[in-house]
Amino acid sequence: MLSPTRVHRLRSRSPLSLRSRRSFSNASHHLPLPFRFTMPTSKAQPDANSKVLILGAGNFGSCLAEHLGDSDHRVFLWSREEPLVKHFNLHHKNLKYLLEHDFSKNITAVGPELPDGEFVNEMDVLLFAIPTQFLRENLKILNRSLNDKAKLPLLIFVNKGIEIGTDALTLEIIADTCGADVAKAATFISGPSFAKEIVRRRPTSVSVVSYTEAEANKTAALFHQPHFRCYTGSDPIGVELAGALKNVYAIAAGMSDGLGYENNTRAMIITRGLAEMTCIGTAYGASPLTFLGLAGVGDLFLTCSSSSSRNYTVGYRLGQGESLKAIISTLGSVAEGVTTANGVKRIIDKLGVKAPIAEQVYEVLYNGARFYKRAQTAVQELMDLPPSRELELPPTAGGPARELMEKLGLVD
Ligand SMILES: NC(=O)C1=CN([C@@H]2O[C@H](COP(=O)(O)OP(=O)(O)OC[C@H]3O[C@@H](n4cnc5c(N)ncnc54)[C@H](O)[C@@H]3O)[C@@H](O)[C@H]2O)C=CC1
Ligand SMILES: O=C(CO)COP(=O)(O)O
Repeated sequence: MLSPTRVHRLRSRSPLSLRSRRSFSNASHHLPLPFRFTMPTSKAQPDANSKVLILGAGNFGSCLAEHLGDSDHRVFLWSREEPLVKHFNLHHKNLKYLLEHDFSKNITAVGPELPDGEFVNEMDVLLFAIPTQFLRENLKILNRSLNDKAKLPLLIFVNKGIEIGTDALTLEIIADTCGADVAKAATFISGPSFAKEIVRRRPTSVSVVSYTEAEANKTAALFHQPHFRCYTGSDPIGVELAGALKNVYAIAAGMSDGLGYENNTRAMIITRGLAEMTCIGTAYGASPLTFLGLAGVGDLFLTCSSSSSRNYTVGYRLGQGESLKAIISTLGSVAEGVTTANGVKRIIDKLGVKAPIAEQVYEVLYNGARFYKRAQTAVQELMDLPPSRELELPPTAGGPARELMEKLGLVD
């Protein structure tokens, strides 16, 4: 058992070889990647004293800054809020998030302006912990600093959502703003990982994925600690969909608990939610196996069963009869499932996939003037559905994943 108070420092990890400049093995892919594609890699293997810029000083950005600062990396934490920057550098405390925590002296807060090109180019790692809806505007600006695509820093994204208006996953937002090579080199961390537990060094595991194997390996090596395990993979579309979708089902589970339903009902929502997520992912062109991993069932289980989840909390309070407006204005932090439910509804309709729980969450959030009544009706309508086969995956011809991979130049 790990002692939560023990400081684990990662001073001399054996550097990973850069043997693979190509994509992961075809075997693990739903949409096979032809091996002839050469994949872009970042400038170097981040070593024990890497320079890391973390964009977004909310709960998760601050938590990951602490995780890396704690293992002796030189961490810069960007916030767009000047008082937060000043307070952090004076007291090593975040004014708004993880209030109890004393942060590592290896972290310097920067902002409120986005760091300039000279600063960005000195970094070994850029980590984006900005909510999905605001990523595009920030990437557009930062892309001006990434002018030498042959010398990219290691790029890491941790947000879990679907962009409103475009229904884009983060991979597509990166491709649109920074180009296909940056998107192919990007890595994604997802999985059951509450910020407040990571800073207390509670044992945690996540999925780390990229289209470029060497990049996923670098990110895994950077984050790996005795209390933090990384499992690598090659299905960024599946992992991103899983991370976004589980937030919608967490709202459903919270709503059920808020209405006063008990354990059977929550277990039903988690299990049927997983079946829906897997169907949506498969029709989209992701691997169904991805939904059995940490970013899938792992994170779904976590957020559907804990009041530490903001998405669960939104659902719970809706079930108790509060209005969405009142909840959002007092939550104090982002609940990505609220905006993501919108994109999910459109994706389901486009794919022709049956996902009745996700549809009901959408109805309660966006067509439910009287939220308590609408939430009750949602449960009744789900229970009134005609009997159906339990597990049936839709066929896939690649779906939107193929279009996205075409955009990245990964398939013809
Ligand atoms: N908190 C957690 O335990 C985890 C969060 N995530 C994901 O990480 C992402 C960030 O979540 P949190 O840090 O928890 O959210 P948060 O609500 O705690 O913080 C959000 C941060 O984004 C910043 N922000 C807001 N608007 C912005 C804009 N227009 N431009 C730049 N920055 C802006 C805020 O100032 C704040 O620093 C979300 O997608 C979330 O789903 C993923 C895993 C765990
Ligand atoms: O994704 C999370 C943990 O893995 C955090 O969930 P919430 O955004 O619902 O708090």
